[in-house]
Amino acid sequence: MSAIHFIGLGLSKRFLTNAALQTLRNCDVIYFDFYTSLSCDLSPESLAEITGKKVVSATRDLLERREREILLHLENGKDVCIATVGDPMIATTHVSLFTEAVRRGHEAKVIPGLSVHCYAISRSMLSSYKFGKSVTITFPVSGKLDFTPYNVIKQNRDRGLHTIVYLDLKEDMVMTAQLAISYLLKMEDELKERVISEDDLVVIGERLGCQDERMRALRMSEALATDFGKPPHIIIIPARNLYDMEVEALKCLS
Ligand SMILES: C[S@@+](CC[C@H](N)C(=O)[O-])C[C@H]1O[C@@H](n2cnc3c(N)ncnc32)[C@H](O)[C@@H]1O
Repeated sequence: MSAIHFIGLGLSKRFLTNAALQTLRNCDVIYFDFYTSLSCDLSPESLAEITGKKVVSATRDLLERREREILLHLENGKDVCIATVGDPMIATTHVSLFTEAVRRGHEAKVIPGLSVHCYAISRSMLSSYKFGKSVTITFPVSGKLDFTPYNVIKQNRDRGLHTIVYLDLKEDMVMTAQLAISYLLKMEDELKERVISEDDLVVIGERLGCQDERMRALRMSEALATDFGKPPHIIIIPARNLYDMEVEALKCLS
């Protein structure tokens, strides 16, 4: 029986755990999930250097539509590692590969990694008990915006909850926080349900886990006019009924 390991690498090299490294070094085949997240210094090349092993770049097509190629390694008695920036099971799509490996009688394990989800909550200092459903803003398809993020933010705000907003990542395009804010304001312009206002506070995380990371709380109107530098970026839309301590905490972000 072979084993498949889903390994969280954390957000950058300095968040790689011993558990992740030891498991990677014992794997016969290492895939680097190249499409569910981005890091300032983790790449197939840097992982090959750290582990001393060959690392294969895995596209969405390979991990989601050509699973059979990966499963074949297991059938051939090899242990496989799928390495993901952040955590392998938070805001990613690897569960079906896990369950399929188990269905075929292989061992499957998860080594959690520091996720941008936890990192952003911690750095924002907003109450972790007050986060609702998270959501992703996607690029328009044929010029049409998907309004799901607007509706999720509305549901969370109606319940006094904060929203974590991930930004779309394509193989050739990465959404910036500035563009995402402009999409949210466009949605408000169209639906007019008073979910988003230019005066609202928004929290933006830039390149979290990297040397030049930043976490700032700004008004929407200021965010719209700000260049946040290189992605990845993440957005938190805070609830409108902030605790006093949360208001003070946001003032300390810079
Ligand atoms: C689909 S999520 C994947 C999250 C990943 N599985 C994890 O646990 O960290 C990817 C999105 O999270 C955000 N993100 C990921 N890493 C980030 C970072 N270091 N700084 C800011 N945002 C980040 C970006 O919006 C990016 O497009």
